[in-house]
Amino acid sequence: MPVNIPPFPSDVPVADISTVDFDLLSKGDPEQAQILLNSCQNYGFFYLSNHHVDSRFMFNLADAVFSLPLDEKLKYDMGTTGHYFGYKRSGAMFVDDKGTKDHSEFYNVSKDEVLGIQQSASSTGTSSSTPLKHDHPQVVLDRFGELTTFMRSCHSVIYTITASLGKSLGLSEGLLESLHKLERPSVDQARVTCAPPIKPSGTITLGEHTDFGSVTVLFNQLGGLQVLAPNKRDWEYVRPRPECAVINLGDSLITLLGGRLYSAVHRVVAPPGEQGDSVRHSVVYFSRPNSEVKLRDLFEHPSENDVAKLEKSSGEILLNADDWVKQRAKNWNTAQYKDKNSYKLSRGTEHNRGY
Ligand SMILES: O=C(O)CCC(=O)C(=O)O
Ligand SMILES: [Fe+2]
Repeated sequence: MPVNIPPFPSDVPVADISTVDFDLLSKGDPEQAQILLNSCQNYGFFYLSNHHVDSRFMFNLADAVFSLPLDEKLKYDMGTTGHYFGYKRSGAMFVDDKGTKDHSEFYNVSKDEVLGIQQSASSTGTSSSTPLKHDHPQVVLDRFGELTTFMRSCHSVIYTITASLGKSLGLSEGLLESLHKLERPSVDQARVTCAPPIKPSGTITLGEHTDFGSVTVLFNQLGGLQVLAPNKRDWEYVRPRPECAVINLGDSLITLLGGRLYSAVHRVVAPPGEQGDSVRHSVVYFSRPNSEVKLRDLFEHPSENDVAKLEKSSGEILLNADDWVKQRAKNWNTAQYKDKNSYKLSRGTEHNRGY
């Protein structure tokens, strides 16, 4: 990461995204709750100030992981089957309907592994619950303590946001947060990403997508993230603001809320202007609903009982949160690319909105 970050240019289109103050929101401030709701009905993206998440060590972790030799990183490769932890090499995903490869490396670490959350017997196919254990390079293992703090602080951001949105939308008290419990299994993950300087500026390094999960907490130092405003096709940059996290909603939350809020299509391109000569790292925490949560409209089917009745009467088995992530991660993989239709399959809920 550059010590002196070159300026973000002033002559590129930027998204008009609101700022929510986390401290005030946690105290139940009605004005902040309203800004949050409006942003989530509009872009589905907003800046969060006073968030109390220390992301600096994660940028150091990114440096340490991505500077390992490629053959070392490939020992932790996530593969092509929808397993979404460990290393993703550059080019493992496609960015468009022609199958063009991406230019981003990821390293994903599981919340359940870092926090030692027991996995249910049904999810592991064993007879008793077990802790989750993946192999990692030493530079990751050395930082499990700091990752614990990072994950807990990101999760408290997610708790406050889901609590406030659930309340504003009139869901029963505590329902939305109760589906995102920190101490229950979920495929939440912390991610570091890396894209090399690549010319020309504007080259797509991570293809357009919506996030799979519920709430994403993102930290950026360099530009390159672009977003589509609802019903628009013109890409706008999300200007990095070092003091703020960038938060966006993902498809699982939108499904739970019956489409009342918005998960915007976004992508990453090589940073604009002078920033284009730097390696770009980003730091992300992805929250998902707890593993067994069925993805259904909570307003129509608020209880598990309702879900069981619905499944019985329609014969349709609803996807749970884990299966949805697996399906999205698998379909995005270059190994799955055959033709234009593969691109369609790799999309989330956004293609249902007429894009
Ligand atoms: O790197 C970024 O700014 C965003 C990355 C992203 O959208 C993702 O990993 O889902
Ligand atoms: Fe994303």
